[in-house]
Amino acid sequence: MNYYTKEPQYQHGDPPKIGIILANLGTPDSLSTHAVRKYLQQFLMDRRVVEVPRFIWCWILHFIILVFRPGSSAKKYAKVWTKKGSPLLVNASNQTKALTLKIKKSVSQPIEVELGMSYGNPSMKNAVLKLKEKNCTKILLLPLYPQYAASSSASAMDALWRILLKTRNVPAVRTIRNYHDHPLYINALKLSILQFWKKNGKPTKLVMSFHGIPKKSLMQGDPYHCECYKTARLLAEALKLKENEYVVSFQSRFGRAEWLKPYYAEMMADLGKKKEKNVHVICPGFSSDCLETLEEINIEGRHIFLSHGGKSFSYIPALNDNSDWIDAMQGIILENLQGWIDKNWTAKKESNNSAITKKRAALVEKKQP
Ligand SMILES: C=CC1=C(C)c2cc3[nH]c(cc4nc(cc5[nH]c(cc1n2)c(C)c5CCC(=O)O)C(CCC(=O)O)=C4C)c(C)c3C=C
Ligand SMILES: [Fe+2]
Ligand SMILES: [Fe+2]
Repeated sequence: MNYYTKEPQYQHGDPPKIGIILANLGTPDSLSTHAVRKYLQQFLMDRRVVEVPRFIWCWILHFIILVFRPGSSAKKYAKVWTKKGSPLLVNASNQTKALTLKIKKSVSQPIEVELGMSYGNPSMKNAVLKLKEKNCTKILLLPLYPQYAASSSASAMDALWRILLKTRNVPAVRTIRNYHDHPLYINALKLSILQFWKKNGKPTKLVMSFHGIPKKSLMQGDPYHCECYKTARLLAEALKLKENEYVVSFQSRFGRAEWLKPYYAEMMADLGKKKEKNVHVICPGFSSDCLETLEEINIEGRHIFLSHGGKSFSYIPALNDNSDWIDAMQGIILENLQGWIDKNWTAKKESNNSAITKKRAALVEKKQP
């Protein structure tokens, strides 16, 4: 038995390529309680996500959480599920396609883009294998989380390292840690908000809501909280908002421990009670719309706000495959590819490359059982 994953045989003269992995969290394969349980089990067993000692956590997870949560989460997923599947997967796949096209148009050297999820499908392993089959010897990981958190960005990095631990011919690897204050990212958010305001008018209050993490993680050195506030400040500055025109909140508290505050649900109740006229909510930490933005923010949050006396509520969609965001992603990627892009790449080299790639693909097909 081979400990290492089977991979294409090394070929002399194979022109190497660069591979980009867009990393996201992952989502259930279907709406069934079974699929949601499988996804939650993989997700919540990750030590980056839940740091409770294993012997206690295994018990709580299997005998309490995985008994009750899959059913209630499946009902929430059902409210936002699309014909093509989970919104997170649909949006992240569209981003991958749009970025592939964009890079093909503007960079002559072949660069391959794959989507890799930390949990569920398409998996990080699938992304790495696909890139290796295309002879990518250099891989850049772009976690689709602008603000670094151990439970999101580092878990995506772990997922990649885990695959590489079982790889014989390990590629060169670079990872993008964060881009919470990158001018291209802030600008893409600004343009998307301005476009929304052009159609819907400017609100009396802009709520910028980020996914929460336990407060303990902040106290133990996680920079996520500060990066969220920096994004919010830069975005407010770019939009020329006064201090009383925007607020920051954190959502998706999980478990009983204290998480980052102010909590989104409490904030919406408060704004409702204060009869805030026109609230717009944006989630700058989510590159793709998903359960958390479409259900918790747009459905639950809207209900809390309106039922407490608020007047008008709108949700500003995530950047998804918005062309300004795809341009920004490409800009961030190219900055991180410095030294890897071959300036002397020619069309001849490219056609030679595609011939060898076809030969290699045929070889791999023959060899793999
Ligand atoms: C923005 C990045 C994210 C961080 C940081 C994060 C931390 C974190 N999340 C949980 C628990 C859950 N999160 C769930 C869904 C979910 N989380 C993120 C992103 C971050 N999470 C996304 C994009 C999604 C949506 C997935 C989708 O399918 O659309 C869920 C599952 C849904 C549910 O049952 O409520 C859980 C559970 C913890 C504990 C945590 C940090 C410690
Ligand atoms: Fe989460
Ligand atoms: Fe902070």
